[in-house]
Amino acid sequence: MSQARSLSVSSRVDSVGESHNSSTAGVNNSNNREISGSDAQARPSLLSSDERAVYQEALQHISREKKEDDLPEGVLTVSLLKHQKMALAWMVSKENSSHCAGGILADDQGLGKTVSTIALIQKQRSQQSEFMSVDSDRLKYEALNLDEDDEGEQTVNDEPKKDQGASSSSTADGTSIVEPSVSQSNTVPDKMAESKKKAKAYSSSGSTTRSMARPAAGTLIVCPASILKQWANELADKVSEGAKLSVLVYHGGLRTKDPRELAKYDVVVTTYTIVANEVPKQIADDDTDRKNSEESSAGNKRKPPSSAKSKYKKKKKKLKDSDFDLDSGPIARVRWFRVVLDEAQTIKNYRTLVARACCGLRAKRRWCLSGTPIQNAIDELFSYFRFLKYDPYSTFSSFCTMIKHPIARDAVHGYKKLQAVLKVVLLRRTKETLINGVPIINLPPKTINLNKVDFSREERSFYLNLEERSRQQFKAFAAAGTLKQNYASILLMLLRLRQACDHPLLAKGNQSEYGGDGSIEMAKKLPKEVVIDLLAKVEVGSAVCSLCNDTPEDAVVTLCGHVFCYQCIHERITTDENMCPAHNCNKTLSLESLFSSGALRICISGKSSSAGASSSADDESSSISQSSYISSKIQAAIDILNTIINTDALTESDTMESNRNRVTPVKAIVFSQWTGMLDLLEFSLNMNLIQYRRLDGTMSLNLRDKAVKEFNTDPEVRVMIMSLKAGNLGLNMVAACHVILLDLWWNPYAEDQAVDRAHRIGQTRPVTVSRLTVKDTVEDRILALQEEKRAMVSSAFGEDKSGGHATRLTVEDLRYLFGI
Ligand SMILES: Nc1ncnc2c1ncn2[C@@H]1O[C@H](COP(=O)(O)OP(=O)(O)OP(=O)(O)O)[C@@H](O)[C@H]1O
Repeated sequence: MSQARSLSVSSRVDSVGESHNSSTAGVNNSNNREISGSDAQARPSLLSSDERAVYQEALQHISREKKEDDLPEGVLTVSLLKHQKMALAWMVSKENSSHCAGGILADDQGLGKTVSTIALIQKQRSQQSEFMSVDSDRLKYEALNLDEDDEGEQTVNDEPKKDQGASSSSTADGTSIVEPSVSQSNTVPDKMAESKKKAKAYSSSGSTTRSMARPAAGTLIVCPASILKQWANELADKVSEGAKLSVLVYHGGLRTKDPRELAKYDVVVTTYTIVANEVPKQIADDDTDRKNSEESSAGNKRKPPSSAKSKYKKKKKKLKDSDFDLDSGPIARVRWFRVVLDEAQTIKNYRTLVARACCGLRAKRRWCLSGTPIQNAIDELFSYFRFLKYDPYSTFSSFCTMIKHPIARDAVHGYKKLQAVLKVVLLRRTKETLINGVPIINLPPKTINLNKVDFSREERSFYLNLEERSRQQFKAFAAAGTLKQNYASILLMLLRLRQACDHPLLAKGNQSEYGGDGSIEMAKKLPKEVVIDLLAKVEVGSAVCSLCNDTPEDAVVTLCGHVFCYQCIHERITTDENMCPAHNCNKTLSLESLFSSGALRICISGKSSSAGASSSADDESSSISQSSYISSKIQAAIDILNTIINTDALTESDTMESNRNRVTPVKAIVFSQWTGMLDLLEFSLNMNLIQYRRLDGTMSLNLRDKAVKEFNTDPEVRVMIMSLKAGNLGLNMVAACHVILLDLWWNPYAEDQAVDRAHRIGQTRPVTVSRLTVKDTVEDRILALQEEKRAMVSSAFGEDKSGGHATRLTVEDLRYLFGI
């Protein structure tokens, strides 16, 4: 396909493989950028009348842009860096703004958004305390009218008089960090049912109807389960003894059921899954809204029938009046002073349950933290705007009319206006940003190398064979007009091609050594028809894992019939909640009730057989499809690792810094998106006597923590091999100064995030990144798609001059990916 191919970043295939990610809103601009107000000087003529307030605020923010703020000495254990002082001043001014109290802190990963947020909490501590003490003095509450975000009447008194589930041991003594342990027996569904019963009982006994019945609570931090601990640690480590915040880690099956308990803490840290489970989803206006806006953009001015409108109103009313507390957990039954979404790209798809649930949280101030708020499409901004209540863009129709459609009509002016809109609500600095000509942070440089690997003759022949068969299949679907119906099968074919670039064995679709086989005993107890039905589901190859949005690796099916990657669902069950994450399914899951096709086959026939998509062919290439075969990519990675390990740390001048580095061994992190590839790599690492640790989604958080600590501190351990899905967020791994990416992800920002585990504050050495790709394969085309995504994101932030337009992945894109 020609270079002139239009930008096509999609909600659909872009959704492939991108859901775990976020990072440097990609914009690894090689050119340094000076913060300047001029970008935001969108012409007033671009703005409609109800956007004047936004425009005025944008102008004001330009003048405040370089202001700094700080905390009194002794509050934090570290001094704020210059850009963090600027962030603090901006965040405080945003919280005091009448228009939209909060915003998006979108600094690059590793620039210290966590520390900036802790500084904000401390800076505004007296305001938060005042808010929290309002409950004890309701008259004062009414006079202050603090909770503007609370929409008023609720029919249910949510204060249980006697809560059997409340944690008796936890106290708010000002210093404690509490995490109730997980109990399999006390499941969330049980708790929800119980809380519903209670709420009904109170409601029928004629309890009060005022929103004031909700306790006022402090700051809620919502983050992925994998970084809960890191938040708790940072809150403990970065705050001085005399200024300690009381922190509750709200997680696990034994967590309190009493909202008043949450209201005792300065900070509550929890996960997105818990919010999704405990907060009734926001009123579903988006579909109607979206439909209208798309109709109107197409020139169809037809209004929705009034009956539809009134039905919607009725539904809204009904939800508001009676359902809210009946469906909700404690987290939804308090009024928060502030809600902070860390790794906020988790809600980038506004239609997801988690995005809606976050919007349903009651809060006075709202923040999104993300190094990569836009990854695939401009629509993602809408989800943040809705959460932030950033009017007039917080309804989809306004967002389309005022932002999306102008970009589609005229990319240059449309993006210019978007930059102005973002100026009010988003603060972003990259590691290359300059303040008064000085880099905001003194990090050693990062060099990214694209290492083109050559296949061996046998590998090339295996790949070409697979590619030809995929092309024929694609053409057959196209000829039959069934491309759309076979979308998931096409993604599976693409997956096999991508995997073949790593190792022929992966492309065979064999289950890796992990993968749900422990469930054989459980499967044997099921009726045969159920087993056959489950086997059909897991083998049909048409499913997409709803956790990572990619074709499942080591597919397993749950008893409720939903298919996931083993790693993704294992991680969810062991580190977060044990309810099935499939849409509208809340069945309780356990590790024993995840079935691989192998386990199910054994139950049916007594013996296992592989059902890989390409298992029938390539007998002649069987020698390269063994786990002992060292593929060209693995060999390339091992060569790099051997060079790193055998090379002295630094050859530069004999400064004190280099002396210090010389005694610290050089270490590397190796990422792959497939645990099967990590298994294969382990074989070669062992052969080469290279000491390593491993981190993937099938490991408990404690084991992961241990692996990271050992990698960071044990001089003998030189390599960390990591799953991109499990290891690209939040972790600090500055012991490594080399990063190897074994394969390409659809979304380049996942790669940036991975790299920034090493390239962050605390890194003292230059960081080298090796991206391994195989020549003349599907990977060339993935590289091209990645560039398109970067161009779109850069345009949105005004970080380069190219205009672009994001749409879903089209049939044309698929043709392109298959080289047709
Ligand atoms: N002012 C400071 N002084 C000392 N260390 C700091 C400071 N600010 C941040 N750090 C450290 O730098 C590292 C990166 O900070 P942090 O995790 O807050 O970055 P982040 O922007 O939230 O990154 P990510 O987006 O990857 O989560 C952490 O180890 C943190 O403790």
